[in-house]
Formats: sequence, structure tokens, C-alpha cells
Amino acid sequence: MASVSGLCSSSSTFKPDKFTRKSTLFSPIGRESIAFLNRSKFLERSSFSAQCVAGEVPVSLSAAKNGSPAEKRLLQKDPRELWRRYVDWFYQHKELGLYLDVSRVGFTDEFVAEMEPRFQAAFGAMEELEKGAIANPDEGRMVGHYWLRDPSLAPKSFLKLQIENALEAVCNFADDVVRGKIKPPSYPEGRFTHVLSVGIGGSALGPQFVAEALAPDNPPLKIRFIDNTDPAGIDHQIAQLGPELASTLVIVISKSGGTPETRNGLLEVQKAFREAGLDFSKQGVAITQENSLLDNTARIEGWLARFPMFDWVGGRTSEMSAVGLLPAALQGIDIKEMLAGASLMDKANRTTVVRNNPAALLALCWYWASDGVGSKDMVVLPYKDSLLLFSRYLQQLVMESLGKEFDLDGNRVNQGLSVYGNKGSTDQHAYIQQLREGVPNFFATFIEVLRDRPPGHDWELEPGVTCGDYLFGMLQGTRSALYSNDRESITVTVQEVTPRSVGALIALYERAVGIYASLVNINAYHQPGVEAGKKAAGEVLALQKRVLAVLNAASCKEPVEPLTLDEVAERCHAPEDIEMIFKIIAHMAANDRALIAEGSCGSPRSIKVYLGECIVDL
Ligand SMILES: O=P(O)(O)OC[C@H]1O[C@H](O)[C@H](O)[C@@H](O)[C@@H]1O
Repeated sequence: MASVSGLCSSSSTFKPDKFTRKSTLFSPIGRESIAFLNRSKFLERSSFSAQCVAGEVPVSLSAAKNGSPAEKRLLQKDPRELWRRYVDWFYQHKELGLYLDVSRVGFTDEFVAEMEPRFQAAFGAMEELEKGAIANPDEGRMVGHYWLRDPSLAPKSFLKLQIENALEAVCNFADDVVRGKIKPPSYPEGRFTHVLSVGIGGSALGPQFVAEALAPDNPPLKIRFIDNTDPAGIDHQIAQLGPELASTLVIVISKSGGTPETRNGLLEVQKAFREAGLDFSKQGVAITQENSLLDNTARIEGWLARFPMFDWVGGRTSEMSAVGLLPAALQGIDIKEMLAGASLMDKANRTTVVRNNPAALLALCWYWASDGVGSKDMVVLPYKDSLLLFSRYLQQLVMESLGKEFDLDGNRVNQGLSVYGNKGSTDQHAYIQQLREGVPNFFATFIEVLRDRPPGHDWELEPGVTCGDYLFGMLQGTRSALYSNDRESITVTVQEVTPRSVGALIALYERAVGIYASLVNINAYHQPGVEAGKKAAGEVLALQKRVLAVLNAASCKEPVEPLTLDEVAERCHAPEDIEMIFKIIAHMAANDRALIAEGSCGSPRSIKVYLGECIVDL
């Protein structure tokens, strides 16, 4: 059994894999090779890019600036010109084996030039952010997720120490669990076999994406997630564990330590432990901010372990903190490699030359394609099953960061960039029809993985053709088919799905979101909108309590006092909430907390609700 400490050791150096047949196209083309191509008679770069949008002079930035989506003209279709553009804008990170192709996005040289000052300002803001500026002004916080993969960047020595100590604690704890040094109390001879992660949003999406992408077929601990307050979903996860609940490590993740869904999940799991005669505290781990409600609960109840979350790391950028690293390490994933990949990508994204900065290139494409106002959606299409959850992960990272009502100057902008997608080629059999021919309200992002199978495992299902060749062909075919109908796309290519390439992908998009947010002048690091939903949910529950009190009082009368819906609303002092009161009663009735019998016409007005003995004439 590989010990986690081995996985946490930085001894494993990344060796760029030998290229598979397909990737000869990507035999190490360095910038010098591209420069050579540029100098060749074949590529006259100066004249090319300006012509990439066919027709008269393309719409300038001003058309995009005023919020009206700039009408995109037909895209360049001449293969020679396209190859010229492909080479001209090709980005390659040799050490990571990561490539970025933005040639199928029709931005012009004029646009790039007009955006240059904004990019320089964005690079400056990012540099200040990494130095510890209050980059989240609405919450008065620093933004420090980049320090997690390079603690030397932290602006204070105590922060550096906190990061290093947390990483060491994660590695040591996971190592002790995987090697059976820390055992489940009722399995003294055994060891933990499962992880049950309880968390939601950024406290779940990163761990879920990484588990799906990187967990080995037979991980030291198999992971399950409770990421919602759906009782049936919770029951399903607990049922799936069965008797192995006794050998399950429960990790409760919540930065705030007070998220209702996570708290409910914890209470439900603790109930299951009680019913199984198990001591939850011996199998419970908390990952939360110090002194949060969850942290204090875990401390007072003496849980197995507690790991810190820092206020300068947002939920949607917490994968490189204990939130993501502990679950990953327990599954035998090399978290040091994840951190290394992210760190290398961060370094690449610190250049202030747009065309050499992959995150800036993504932000440039996003701005051009969606006119800087989110006029088109980002469709994320990884052509690799294990990256299925990448788009779901990016939905929070991109939309919770960019989907803001006001900009930093207080102007109402209703910004955003919508993200959806699952995986190719599967999605070609679902909605690519609309992408190819329907409303042109998107740009695609293909995630290409060159390595189809581990070395030596490939086989030809027909002479000279493998399954992976089909996948490769489907990606390229879809890219071409979309482009030929003037649908733009970006392609991000990695050699294979490894902890390092996944770390790099996460870092790439974290930085692209940060740069794009600067371009559109918004705070990417707060989420005021989610508070509104939480507050409204609290009001519904408070109203429900009042409804229950009124119905119970009526059901205690002799004889029982039947109430109309209007009377219930009156007694709740909430006549304006009559519709919500009906929904509350209907939900209670559907869960045997009230009995509904169809009245004469079956419409809401005629349903009789029995709460216990109480009959409510609706
Ligand atoms: O980690 P927690 O504090 O429980 O928060 C979980 C999630 O809650 C909210 O929805 C926030 O908008 C997310 O950014 C966060 O990831």
C-alpha cells in the first residue's frame, strides 16, 4: 500500500510522457519553432490576424463596451489562414504538457490592442492581490488561494506557517489513516475503508471533481458525498455504506461552519451513527474556520481531527486547501503533484505579455466572445469521462465569481458568464444539434486529453483505429463543425489526466476568472446574492413554524375546529403569504405530517387537510 506520505513527497518529478501517435502534432513545438513558422513564407503574421474576421473592419471594442453584444461577423474559413492563426496564437507550457488553442475565436489585432491597457491593469491588480492587498473589498478580505501552492508568496510569515502546518497536518493524518495507524474504534484490526464528505458548494464541488478525475480504481478509502439537505439523498448515501459506516471517516466541511444543508447532513449522519451504536466523535473530522460553530462543536465533542480553513480562501477556490487536499490524499491521490501543477500554472500566469499568459488568453477570448457582458454562454466539453465534473466545478468558480449585480464603482452591471456542459462525445448525442445549428448564444471550450489509456493498454478495434481515435476524431470533428457554422471555440489540451494536470487546470481557470473580473471591473471574491436565498429560506421555515402552531392549536379544540386557508393565514398574521402557506401545508401533507383528502373538485380550494384530527378546508 503506497503510504500517503510517499504521495505527499515531492520526490516524484514530472516526466513528460512519451507522446502518443496522435500527439506527434504536438511534438515539442517550442516558441522558437513557431517563430520559425512565422518567419516562413507561409505565415505573414502581420497581415493575417487583422483579417481573421472576414468582411469590413471588425466591430471595435466600443461596440462591446456599450453592453450591446457586438455582432460577430463570419469567421475566417481559409485553411491556410487558419493554420497561420493557429500557429500565431498557439500557447504551450512544455513542462506541464498543456496547450491552449484560441485560434477559433475571432478576436482581431485591433481588439487585442484596445484591451491591452485593461490587461496591464488586471496584471497589476493580480500582483497586488498576491502581495496581500484587500482584493475582496466588499468583505474587507485578502485573497490568498495562490499562496496555498506557494506559501513563500504569503505576505506575512505567520500566514506562510499556517499554510505549511496545515499541509503537513493533512499529509500526516491521511498517512496515518491510510496505513491503519488511526483505526476506526469498532474495527481495531482493520482500518478506515470509506470517506463520507458532508459539505456543499465550494466545500463539495472541488473534492467531487478531483475524486472523479483522479481517484484510482481501488483507492485506499472510497469516497461518498452528502452535498445537499435532501433526506432521500442522505438516506441513499448512508444505505450505500451499510455496515461499513463503522469503518467510514466522516469529513464535515464548511468554511462558515454554519451552512444549513451541511449542518443538517451532519445531524442526519450522527443520527445514523447513534442508531448503529457507533460513537461519531471517533470517526468525525471537521474542516472549517477556527472558532466557527462547526469548529467549536467538533472541539467540544472531541472529534478525531480538525483542520483549518482560512478567511482569505473562498469556498470556490479552496480545492488546494485542506478542503480538497484531505479527501484527495485519503483516496491515494498525490496532492503534492496537484499543488505543483497549480504552482507551475500560477508562475506561467504572472507574465504580463497577454499572448504568453494562458489565463489572460482565456479572459481575452471570454471578453471577445461574450462582449464583456456575458452575452454568450461558456459550454465546457471535456472529451474525457474522468473530467465529467469539471464544468460543474467551473459553474461555481465562474458564475459565483462573475455573476454580480454591481461593479466596483457601484454601477449596476448584472455581469456574469454562464457555464454548462458535461462531456464529449456524449454531449454530441444530446444538445450539440442546437450548438451547431441553433441559437448562436455560446462559445465552446474543448478540454482535450491526448493520452487515451495508460501505456500498453491500447488496442485497435479495427485496423489502425482505437477507441481513443474515435474520441479524438469526435472532438476535432465537432470543433470543425461548429467553426464552419461560425461558432467559436477554445481548446485546452493536456497530455493526460494526472494530479499535476488537474492542479494546473484548476489554477488556470482561477486566474482567468480573476483577470476577467478585473477587465469588467467587478469583485470576483464575494457572493452577496447567495445570502438573499438563505434569508428567504429562513423566512419560509419561520412561517412553517407558525402554520404548525395554528393547526395544532385548532386540532386540540373539542370538537376539532376546521380552518379555512384564509383563517390559517389570518391566525399566522400573514394573509399576504396565503400561497406559501398552502405550499407549506401541501408539503407537510405529502410527508404524513398532515393528511390531504381530495375535496369535490380537486383544486387547491377544495382539498381538505387533516393535521392529526384537524380538518382544514382549503
Ligand atoms: O463552506 P461553507 O461555508 O459551508 O459554504 C458553502 C457554500 O455556501 C455558499 O453557497 C457560498 O456561496 C459558497 O461559495 C460556499 O462554497
